[in-house]
Amino acid sequence: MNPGEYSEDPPPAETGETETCQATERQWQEVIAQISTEVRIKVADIVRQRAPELSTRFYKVMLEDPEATIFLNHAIVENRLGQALLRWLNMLFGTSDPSLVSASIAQQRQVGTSHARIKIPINLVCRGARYLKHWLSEYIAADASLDRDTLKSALIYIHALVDLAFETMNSSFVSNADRDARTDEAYRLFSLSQDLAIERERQRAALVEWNHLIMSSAFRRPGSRMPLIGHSEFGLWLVHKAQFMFDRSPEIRQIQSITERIDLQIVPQLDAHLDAEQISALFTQLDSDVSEIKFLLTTLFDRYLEVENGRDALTKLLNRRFLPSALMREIELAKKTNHKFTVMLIDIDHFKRVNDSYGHDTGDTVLQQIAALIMNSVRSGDFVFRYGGEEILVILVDVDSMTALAVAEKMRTRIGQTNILLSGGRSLNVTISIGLAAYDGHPDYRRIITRADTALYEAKNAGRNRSVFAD
Ligand SMILES: Nc1nc2c(ncn2[C@@H]2O[C@H](COP(=O)(O)OP(=O)(O)OP(=O)(O)O)[C@@H](O)[C@H]2O)c(=O)[nH]1
Repeated sequence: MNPGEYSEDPPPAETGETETCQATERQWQEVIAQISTEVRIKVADIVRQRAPELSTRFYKVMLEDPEATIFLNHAIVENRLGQALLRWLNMLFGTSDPSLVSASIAQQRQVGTSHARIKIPINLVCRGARYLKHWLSEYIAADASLDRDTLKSALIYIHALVDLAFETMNSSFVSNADRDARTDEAYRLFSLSQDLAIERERQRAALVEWNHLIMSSAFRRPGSRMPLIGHSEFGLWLVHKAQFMFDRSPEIRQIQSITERIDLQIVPQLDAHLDAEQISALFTQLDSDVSEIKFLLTTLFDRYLEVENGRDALTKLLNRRFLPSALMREIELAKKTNHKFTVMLIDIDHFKRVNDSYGHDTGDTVLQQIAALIMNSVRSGDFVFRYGGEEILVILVDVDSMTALAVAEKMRTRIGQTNILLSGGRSLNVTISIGLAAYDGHPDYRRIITRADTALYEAKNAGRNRSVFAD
């Protein structure tokens, strides 16, 4: 979007990036080779003459674009970006010497790095490219001295060059954004690896402390102000740490909106000189808001404490959250080593009846025992996930289809024959249905789950208590 901004060296290329650069350079050279020197010079002349006008036009439109104004203002455009775009245009079209192509590519990579650092959305960058191509085409077409064939090859040339420049920019943008995302994730995991149980208690205490402070401030000296929750230790933790640690958690968003309501609505009213009845009503509201925050905090921390040890609290099976990573890794291994794996999706038959007849607690006991039986039926190298309510997903690693089916059948028979022990000396028998799918070379991990799910559906439809292998 500000293609001339290229002040810093990009980070060193990662594996694969060097090959991409070489391929780009080859294509870039081809584009230059396909056009006559005469047309190339003509285009460079037109661009040089019209570049100031183009730069003004570009940033005028961008400054009116609500998505772009987050990143731009008139001062930045006047002081830096306008000139930077001029330099970028002249370098892109002015380099008639093929030996300068690699420098031009390096320039695009640096621009992409800046875009990633500023976090400019890629759609905005593409919009910028579209405007540039459009106006450049207009300028070329407006030149009456060009005959039809020259015009055609000049237009093809500018489109190809702008596309190559933005392709290079965006490829660097993506690898930088990936790198940033990995660093963010590593930091997030690091934050989460701190003792969450202690953090939970500390934040609950900080919240209570602010609550006491605001209560006591009700009897304050006239003129002093009520403490804002946003300035409290809890408020600072919420904005600076929690939003990052618990990225995208709905509880964090809810807590944030409650704290905003407190600071923007309740505290200013408390600051006004109200009568005792009004103050009491506000404190009742505050009490309920603080209780809600405490509840949300507990829910949030409990969920993450569960995730932290990677196990589902009821069944002690692996948390479903880790399923994509495990499957993607198995797909990588299968591609490299040719060792196949199979996904088994297991569902307890008529489990609703168990809940309805014996109660939910007994249902939980049954689920726990089935989970333990499944764990004991597979090898320690296999993965067993709690997939959904009463659905369990197993990844059998390094097996052929025949062996996988034999494992499934043995497991199914064993579970069907086991007396599940309930409280009061009672016992119960349940059966399971299994859908299996062997890795078929498809790179998307979701596909193998869908195939296993379809096979499970068939097993259920065919009468339950059976295993069905997907085609
Ligand atoms: N006790 C208990 N029940 C659960 C849990 N998770 C899901 N369930 C119950 O599992 C039952 C699943 O019911 P359905 O999807 O209708 O399936 P089903 O009764 O097992 O029937 P089929 O799968 O068609 O054989 C529902 O009653 C859920 O409430 C859990 O953690 N504990």
